[in-house]
Amino acid sequence: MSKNKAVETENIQNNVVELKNAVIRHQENIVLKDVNVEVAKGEFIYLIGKVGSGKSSLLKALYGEVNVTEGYVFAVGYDLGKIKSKQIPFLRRKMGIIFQDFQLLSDRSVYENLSFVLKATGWKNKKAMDARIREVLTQVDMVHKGYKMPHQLSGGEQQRIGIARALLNEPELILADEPTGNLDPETTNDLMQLLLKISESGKTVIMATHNYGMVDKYKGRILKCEDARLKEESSVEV
Ligand SMILES: Nc1ncnc2c1ncn2[C@@H]1O[C@H](COP(=O)(O)OP(=O)(O)OP(=O)(O)O)[C@@H](O)[C@H]1O
Repeated sequence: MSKNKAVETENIQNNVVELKNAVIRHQENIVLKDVNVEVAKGEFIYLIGKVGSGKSSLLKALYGEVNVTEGYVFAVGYDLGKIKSKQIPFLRRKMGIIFQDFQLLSDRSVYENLSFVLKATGWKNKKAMDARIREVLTQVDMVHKGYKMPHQLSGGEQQRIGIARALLNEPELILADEPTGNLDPETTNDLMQLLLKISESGKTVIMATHNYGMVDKYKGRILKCEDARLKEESSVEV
């Protein structure tokens, strides 16, 4: 048993994410309360809601950026209410995080952006790293662009690299915060197809978005942040 196993916890229903009576807050300000939700392996979830309704805060609670002080918040084997800061890197190795503004390192190539993450997460064998980088670049259809610098790529291509980076360590869960927020409709469509394909391969995807047209077009489960609560919705008004 690895040293980190000790802080991991079982989920009886085998959920990838589970919140029970959870409260998400910034200091004394409550953003979401009475949050009760279970997310099973392979689900594709849209997280919707107005500006400032708590979508990013909920995602941040799941990746250990916002502390959980009340209720139960579980993700990829970790109880976020009990996790210690030194265990956060291990939590994040089991999830891939995709940001609206891509967050690629601008001073190095696509390949180096990816090898940087592999090295930081304990990979040492150069051949294995090369092979893994080739695999994820193939998955996002960017295998010939490894030598490019981020500024030499379009926004959509940069986000493909953001997705490739998220896939590097075979995460169980992908958290995407407005991943298409900076992209045109056609590129948004292409990236949605890619995220859906990733979800169909068995990964769980939780995506915060304002793009209700997309939510309507590509079916998924819809969770809405509204009035400080997380509600299940059957459809969106476009
Ligand atoms: N670091 C922080 N410190 C204090 N308050 C914060 C912090 N981050 C967000 N908030 C507040 O928490 C609330 C929820 O913000 P959050 O960013 O989660 O909303 P959101 O639904 O993701 O919004 P958007 O659609 O604009 O991304 C807002 O009132 C915001 O001002």
